[in-house]
Amino acid sequence: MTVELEIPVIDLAGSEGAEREKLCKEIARACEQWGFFQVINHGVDESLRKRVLDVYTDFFYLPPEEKMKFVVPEGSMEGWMHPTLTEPSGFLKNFVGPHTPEFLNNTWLPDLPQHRQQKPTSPSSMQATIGEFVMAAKGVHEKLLKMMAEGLGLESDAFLKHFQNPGVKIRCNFYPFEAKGTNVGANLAHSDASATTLLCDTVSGLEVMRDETWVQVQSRPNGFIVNVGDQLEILSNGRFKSILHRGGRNESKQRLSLACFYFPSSDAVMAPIEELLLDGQLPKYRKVRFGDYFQGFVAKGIERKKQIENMKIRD
Ligand SMILES: O=C(O)CCC(=O)C(=O)O
Ligand SMILES: [Fe+2]
Repeated sequence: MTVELEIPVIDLAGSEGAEREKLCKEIARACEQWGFFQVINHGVDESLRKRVLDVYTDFFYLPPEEKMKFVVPEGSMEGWMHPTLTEPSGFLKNFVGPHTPEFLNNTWLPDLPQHRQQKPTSPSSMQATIGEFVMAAKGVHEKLLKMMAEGLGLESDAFLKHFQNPGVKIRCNFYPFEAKGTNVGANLAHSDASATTLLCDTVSGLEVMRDETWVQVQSRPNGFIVNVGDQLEILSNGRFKSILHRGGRNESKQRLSLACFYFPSSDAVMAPIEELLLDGQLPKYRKVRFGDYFQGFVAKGIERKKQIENMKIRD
């Protein structure tokens, strides 16, 4: 059964003024109760958002042979993936099945030489536009991480100090509209390996799990849907929840959803932060180097919560 309930909507317009404390508490409560919320007035220019969605749309409209130049190599998650045209090998079967959307996944920060070949060069403004968006979105992720800590009564940098040299990835999911098709696209239910994720949704199609029920998210125009990823569940010792969610096509329109993930660096060690263990609470998750976590996440496939469940040492 799927129900329509609204995930909390938080207006960041007053976040640098007198309302900040109240907003921080609302954000922390949303992270504890839902693992999801939406932000409006987040400061990212509407025109930049439109430009970035436009370059991705243009990319997906390129002929397959053009997109094939940026195809995901075996053993990697970087690049273009299509459920049938890119003929997934054994490794990639974890990620792509007959109902998976076509998607483009790239790491934009850090900019490593081994990832450059999968970064699209067409349309020609693509990389510059995405670069601009990545810096703006990074600012929103970092602002929210500060507000989340303040909302728990902690120092502003209690979470953020664990993100020296953070990473930013974008996965853009394209669900074409085909009037006759059923199952043109659906993402498997999964939790994100990130610390936080910002989702730009063009038309609704995301569902989140709440009390064993799928809840449809009505995306706000120009808003970002924000969710807690596995790294923040670990850092917060389970107070913030990295929730199962799945995306699907829209019944009547083409849908493009752009997920922007904020990550620790590969060498960062993730573990429940000391500030949340001061009152004698025991850590619920083992320490893990993020690079190792991510490797396990990729190997297991983005299905359900397999990787974070492996890190759990007690409830
Ligand atoms: O919006 C969607 O279709 C799902 C996006 C998502 O959860 C992801 O890319 O991680
Ligand atoms: Fe996701």
